[in-house]
Amino acid sequence: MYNHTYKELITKLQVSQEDVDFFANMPFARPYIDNTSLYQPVPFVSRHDKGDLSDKFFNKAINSHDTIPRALAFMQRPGSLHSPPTDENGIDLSQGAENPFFITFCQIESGVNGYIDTAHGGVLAALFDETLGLCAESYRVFVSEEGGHLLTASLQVSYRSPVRTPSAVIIKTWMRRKEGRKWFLEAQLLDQDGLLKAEAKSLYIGLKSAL
Ligand SMILES: CCCCCCCCCCCCCCCC(=O)SCCNC(=O)CCNC(=O)[C@H](O)C(C)(C)COP(=O)(O)OP(=O)(O)OC[C@H]1O[C@@H](n2cnc3c(N)ncnc32)[C@H](O)[C@@H]1OP(=O)(O)O
Repeated sequence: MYNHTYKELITKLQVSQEDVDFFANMPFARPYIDNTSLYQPVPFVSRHDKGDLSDKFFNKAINSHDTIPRALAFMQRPGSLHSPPTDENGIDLSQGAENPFFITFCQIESGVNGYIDTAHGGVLAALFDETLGLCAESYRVFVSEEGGHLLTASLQVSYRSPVRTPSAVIIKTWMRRKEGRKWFLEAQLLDQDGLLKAEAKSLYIGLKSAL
């Protein structure tokens, strides 16, 4: 049983200034850090220990100096998105790879290797799922203002090129469309040079009752 909501967490928890400073030194992250009119840093809520048994994979198992020591999240400021433009198929035209709604930066170390100097694909899938999930939750809470927690029903990952370790990556996520309780999202994972490493499509389903 939870004693908090996502909105309470994202409002109450702090963004780590150390994480901001760490990524601010990297040219590929700086545009998002500088662009305070469009993006705002937000707490990566699953990296925080809430004093219960939730989020242990992200706040403990892969939160160490040799796994994923640093992670930083950004959300598009939702002000102008309350009635996002859509096409005849319900595709949200305000978002995409060039203007993602939710972004995370992650520093990836060799403790998550599969092959030598290469991040395990399962860990990359987890990074996609978490960032996509946070994107969907943030959109639900701040843009569409609907109730109903979201669970991952499906996640399809296409691995385009190995992710070397250690390295820093960006995961860009955006809402594609919504059909009733079904939320369809997409994502890209790129390296510091902007090379596409993996892509994902996911389906989240809004629960009929609380978690
Ligand atoms: C509380 C406070 C929290 C605060 C803090 C928040 C932190 C915020 C962090 C967010 C970040 C999290 C990111 C990680 C999130 C996980 O990791 S969740 C864990 C992994 N996922 C699971 O365990 C889910 C397991 N599956 C299930 O529980 C159920 O199958 C589901 C997904 C809830 C769906 O069940 P259901 O509601 O009974 O859905 P159902 O009526 O069968 O189907 C509804 C529709 O969806 C379609 N559908 C269902 N399943 C599928 C599928 N697998 N594929 C395709 N279509 C499907 C159906 O065909 C149907 O379509 P329509 O006929 O309506 O067109």
